[in-house]
Amino acid sequence: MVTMNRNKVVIVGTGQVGATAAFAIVTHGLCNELVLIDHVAAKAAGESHDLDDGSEFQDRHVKVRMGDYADCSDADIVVITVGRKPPANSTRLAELGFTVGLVGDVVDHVMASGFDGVIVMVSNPVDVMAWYAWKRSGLPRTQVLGTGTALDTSRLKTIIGEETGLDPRNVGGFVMGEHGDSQFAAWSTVSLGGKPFAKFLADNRSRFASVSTEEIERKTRMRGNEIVAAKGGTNFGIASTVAGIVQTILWDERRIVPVSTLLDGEYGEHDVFLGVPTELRANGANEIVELELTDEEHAKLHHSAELVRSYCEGLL
Ligand SMILES: NC(=O)C1=CN([C@@H]2O[C@H](COP(=O)(O)OP(=O)(O)OC[C@H]3O[C@@H](n4cnc5c(N)ncnc54)[C@H](O)[C@@H]3O)[C@@H](O)[C@H]2O)C=CC1
Ligand SMILES: CC(=O)C(=O)O
Repeated sequence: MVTMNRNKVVIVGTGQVGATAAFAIVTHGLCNELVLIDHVAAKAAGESHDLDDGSEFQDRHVKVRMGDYADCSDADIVVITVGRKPPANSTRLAELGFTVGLVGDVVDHVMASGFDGVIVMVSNPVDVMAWYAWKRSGLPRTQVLGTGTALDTSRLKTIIGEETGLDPRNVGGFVMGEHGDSQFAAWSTVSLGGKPFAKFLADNRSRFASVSTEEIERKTRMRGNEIVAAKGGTNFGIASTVAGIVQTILWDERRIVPVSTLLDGEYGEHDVFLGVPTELRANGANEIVELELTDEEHAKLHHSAELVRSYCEGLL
């Protein structure tokens, strides 16, 4: 049997997030073809040439070029990063008025091409935008997802690594809910070296006396805002997150990642996209892992759901 491995990814929006995500996809050699679209065509053209110019020194040649919406017709994944650099001292939800028209327009163009792959939403407010793209596109729920709390979960692990001096990859568990101020660390799920995190701290009290879960959670929630204040946006963390999600889908890895996906009865919620652990396969977001949250964590998830739903109201 002859197998044709010709996967194709399109990124719409080649600002700091889109361009850096493109770089991560190229350096990891995730696909055969990467197409960049931006309403400022010169920007997409410049970024695509600049990315392709490193071909000699990449492990695998990913052909990068500027394109248009017709390129979505046979794409496996379309990553949407349109929007603007996050304003300082604002919230992701406050970006809704700016982003919703752009995302609606992009989704219409993508679907007009005959696209039948997976949309990965990055634009903020990402949970609202993923729900909106799902409704507007008419695609099955598996085929539209947002980056959700995947980045926040990676931040939590990174910060635990900073506080303990251990490799962040020793940490398990999830940040869940809104990719925004109502997110929460589901501490009942967090472990280090296979031990529940609270037990790990208790068993090593003298070594980690200064480590506080409240402080770790606060730092995790604030990390994006602090980076925005420091450098006018975030790009590397989200680019790694996008590349990880793209790899998991294209390579059918079946990793469980807290992407933003439709809750349809899971955790008692309906008609809302939130970051929850979800099995990613070649067709996108599959089974949601229903964790045994504490009552307090459950209430926090419900609070995120109510908040995100309230921002979805009236958008259609
Ligand atoms: N989900 C997450 O964890 C994260 C989300 N973001 C979000 O990503 C979005 C992009 O942020 P940045 O790249 O920093 O902004 P940016 O201003 O650097 O780039 C936005 C790009 O979108 C393009 N664009 C705008 N409207 C368009 C349209 N209709 N069609 C095609 N291209 C269009 C612009 O020309 C620009 O190149 C924002 O909504 C930001 O909040 C950023 C970081 C993390
Ligand atoms: C900007 C944003 O959403 C983040 O870096 O978390």
